[in-house]
Amino acid sequence: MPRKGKGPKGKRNGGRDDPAWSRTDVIEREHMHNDRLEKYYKAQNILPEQEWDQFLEAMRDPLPTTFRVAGSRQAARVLNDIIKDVHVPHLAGVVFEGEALSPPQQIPWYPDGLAWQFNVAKKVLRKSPEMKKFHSFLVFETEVGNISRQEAVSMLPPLFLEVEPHHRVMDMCAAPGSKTAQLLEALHAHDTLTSSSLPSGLLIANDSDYKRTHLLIHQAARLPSPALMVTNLDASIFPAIKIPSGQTAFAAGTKARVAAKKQYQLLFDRILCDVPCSGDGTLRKNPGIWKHWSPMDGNGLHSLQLRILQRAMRMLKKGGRIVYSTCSINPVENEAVVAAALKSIPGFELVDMSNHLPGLIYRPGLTAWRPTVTREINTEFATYEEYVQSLDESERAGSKMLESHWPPSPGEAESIGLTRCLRIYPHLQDTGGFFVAILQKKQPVRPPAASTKRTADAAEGLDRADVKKPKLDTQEDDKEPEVEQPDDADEELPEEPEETSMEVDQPVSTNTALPAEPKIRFKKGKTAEGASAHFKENPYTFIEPDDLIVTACVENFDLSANFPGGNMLVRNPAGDTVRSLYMVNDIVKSIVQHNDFARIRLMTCGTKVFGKQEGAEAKRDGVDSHFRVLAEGLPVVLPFVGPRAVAHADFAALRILMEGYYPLTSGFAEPFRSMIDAKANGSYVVRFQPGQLGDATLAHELVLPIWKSNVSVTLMLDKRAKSALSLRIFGEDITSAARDAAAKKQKGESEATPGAAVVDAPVPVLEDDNADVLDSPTATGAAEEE
Ligand SMILES: C[S@@+](CC[C@H](N)C(=O)[O-])C[C@H]1O[C@@H](n2cnc3c(N)ncnc32)[C@H](O)[C@@H]1O
Repeated sequence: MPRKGKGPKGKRNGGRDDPAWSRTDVIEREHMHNDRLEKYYKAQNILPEQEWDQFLEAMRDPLPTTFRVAGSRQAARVLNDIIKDVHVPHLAGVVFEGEALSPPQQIPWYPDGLAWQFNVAKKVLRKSPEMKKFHSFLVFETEVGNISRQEAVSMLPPLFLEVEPHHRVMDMCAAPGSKTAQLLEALHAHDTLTSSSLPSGLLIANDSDYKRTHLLIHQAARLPSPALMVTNLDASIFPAIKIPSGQTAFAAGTKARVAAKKQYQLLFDRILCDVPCSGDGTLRKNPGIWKHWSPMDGNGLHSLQLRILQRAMRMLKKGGRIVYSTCSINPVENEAVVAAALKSIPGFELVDMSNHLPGLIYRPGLTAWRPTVTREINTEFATYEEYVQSLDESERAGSKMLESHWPPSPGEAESIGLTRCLRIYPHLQDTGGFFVAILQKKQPVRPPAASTKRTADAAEGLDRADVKKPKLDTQEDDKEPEVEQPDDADEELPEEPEETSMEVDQPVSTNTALPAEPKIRFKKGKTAEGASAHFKENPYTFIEPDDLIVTACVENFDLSANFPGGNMLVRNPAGDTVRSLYMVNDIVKSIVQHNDFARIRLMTCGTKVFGKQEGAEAKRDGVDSHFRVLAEGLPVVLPFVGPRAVAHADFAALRILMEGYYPLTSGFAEPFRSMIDAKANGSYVVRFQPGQLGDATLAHELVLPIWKSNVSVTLMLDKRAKSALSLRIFGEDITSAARDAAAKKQKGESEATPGAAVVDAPVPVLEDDNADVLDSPTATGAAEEE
């Protein structure tokens, strides 16, 4: 990130005492200048001369608000139709203070029209009654995860990855997680409106910043998935993940003894490297960068960016794809990284996806650039050699510039195909600046069988797969894993040595003659054990399918025989009461079982499906296994829930449940009333049928969890989810919580109504594993009625 407070006190840059700079996020347009930035980018020839002013002016304009309709395809389309058919027509023709406002418009290149842009000032959003209503809709749908407020360009990388539900996917630098959410949605593309699919694939979302992984967990909780794992590691030294051969997809013809090996390294089909960068493409959103921008930020980040990309390349399957992206327009952070990575690891190519998103306007990657060797912009050295020759011996030793900061030769740049990278500039489509490169690991080209050395070896029983990998000098004898030499026939590479760490400060060579493997050695105090010693998260324990808790859930929810009871885990220290049950898919289960969770710094995995009902109600019944199905986990378990645990209701019943905390069963119409009265106390699932109630329409079946008590029923949704649902269906917030808040406000109390929130208000982070804020004054549900 740009350093603070170091800008020169020139006229155009403003001095430190200049009040315009006293807050980095509030800057007058006339102060949006930075001589170094302009000089540096002019020297890079990033744009034709005639576009330069347009580019700079666009960088000074505020960024339009953009959002994406999130969720699996089916659910997203339904919500998108509401925006298109209800909100947009309602907003068309709205005039505020004499000016006509434009309704939101679909972003032309986003598939299925699911992304929107609108240019309305915050003041207007808050004061125009029509906009206010739309704004409330956006706020609540954002809070429950149906809408993602995201910069348009930030939506690009996952689109180029083309994730499918069976893919094994890695998001190397994932926090706060807007792209992780897109990747999860792609894994869950087969979800229906009411139930989640159980994808066979996997998404590991990683970030090295512990606090930011909590943002990630919160973001991902909006699309609960049994296929998700969140880790907290330095992506540049991400360890090999072990999986048993049972989870390995072997190509036809793989030797039986190769397939019989116990463990393999998990390789990925898709990897996103959305690396840390200087962020100068976000100037429109973060105008403070105008003051602090320095080319040395990009120079300094280059090495880490390269190491992260190289690590990703080593974890990719043949035929797999990596998207490398930054929100910077600096070639040193972009093309230079891509070129150095491709030169250092053979077998990869840049993919031409220029026609992938019709309507997207971009510019091709650069093939030449001039890194600056000083902060004040000295781009006089055309090559690294020239630069090195200009230094005396002591300067050479102290220089942080690397050969890979400079461009490859024109011939190399052409053979690498650097122009296949995509550069997005603010003036092209009113967005932020961005860079994307799509790399693919080539499928092996097999020479004719008779002529290969491999076949000859195989005939002698010397298949390459049987040759032991040479030991690395850091490897201890007793730690030697069963290693297999990479073999074209295997999809999974053998495991890499575990206790290793790359030399972080070592300049990365771009010499293609060097072996592909980076120099690996222990770093003092930086072993996997060292990293895991400070890892204080709870362990993961799978419970047996015949455990009393599971069998009670199977009984209470009438779960079908194919319910994956063996995929349930708890996160409690031994002996503690079980509060929540998580569900994972098979590949996540395998990973958890075959890897030390502290070594891979596993923050969370899977999704919570059942939670203990701890109220007096459960205690009075004397049942220790009173687990309720959680709203967030319901879509995942719904396909297994049997008829005994399901009630059917109409739209009117939904209204009653939304309006009251604990509506009495006697207040419902038949047949729901008798049906629910006849049920024992406990957790159930209600299927609400589509219908019409006054002006409100329930267009699709809705499935929600309830808790049934002696004389009342509670809708088990947290209050934000309830409000979002209410606004979506009834066009207003009819919930008890909203009424209470309004009443309090009227009494002059300070509590704000939810409708007064702003779209970009910080979303609270739910860090508590057991947090489940129900829409009730006590959060223990119906127990309070008596
Ligand atoms: C550009 S942001 C990622 C944004 C994210 N992909 C999204 O769409 O929300 C870069 C992230 O990289 C993380 N990071 C920095 N160094 C890292 C490293 N060595 N390994 C993994 N993550 C790193 C930062 O904490 C930051 O969250």
